[in-house]
Amino acid sequence: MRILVATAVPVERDAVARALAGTDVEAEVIAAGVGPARAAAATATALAAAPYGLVVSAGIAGGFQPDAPVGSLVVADEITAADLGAETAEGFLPVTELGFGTVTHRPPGPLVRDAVAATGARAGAVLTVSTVTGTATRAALLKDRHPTALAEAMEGFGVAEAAALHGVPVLEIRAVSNPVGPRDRAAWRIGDALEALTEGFGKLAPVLESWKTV
Ligand SMILES: O=C(O)c1cccc(C(=O)CC[C@H]2O[C@@H](n3cnc4c(=O)[nH]cnc43)[C@H](O)[C@@H]2O)c1
Repeated sequence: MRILVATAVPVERDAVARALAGTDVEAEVIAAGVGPARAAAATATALAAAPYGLVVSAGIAGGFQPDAPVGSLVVADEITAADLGAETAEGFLPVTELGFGTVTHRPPGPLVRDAVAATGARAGAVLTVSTVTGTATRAALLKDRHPTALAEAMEGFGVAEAAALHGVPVLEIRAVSNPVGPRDRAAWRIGDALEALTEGFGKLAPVLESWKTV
């Protein structure tokens, strides 16, 4: 069964495609766009056009320190929308506590375990945010709310929502380009993260090849 890999931007798409070229993985790799809404729309459009047995959200991410250093790989055991809810005087309430919606999707456990074993990635929650974290205060608040969080990015939850609507399992794999914390755009190591993404997908290829549950 074919695999859909949804990245945000063309350089991420190319980093994944480079790794999968020459393997037996049947994959469509798309640059779906930045942010959860665009990622969901593009992923749903692709899933409506052709059958897929797995959707993978992939790209670069911010890593929570010290557990996810720059250049490391993270596989999501949970894909959580970190800012989908309401601010109240008592603090943030996720939409689920308001009585509707979903804030978390869980990739298949065996697939996460195999991906970790193959790539050496760490497994943990990957948060989806609409605003890149830019202060130590916000980073600490997110970590406090989501103690297992290893990374934040901007698309995983959108990709996972689209996959869930189509009844397709989802995986998220991220290469860390920057620490989550005080904004220092000049310190982002995007090239190193893209190389880690290519290397990671190279190691992941046998796992994807053997993903034949659908
Ligand atoms: O520098 C900025 O102001 C800025 C604002 C919005 C987006 C960006 C990106 O370059 C994000 C591109 C892409 O990378 C993922 N990403 C990487 N690091 C982080 C992070 O620390 N927090 C959230 N997302 C991150 C994200 O998935 C975007 O698709 C720059």
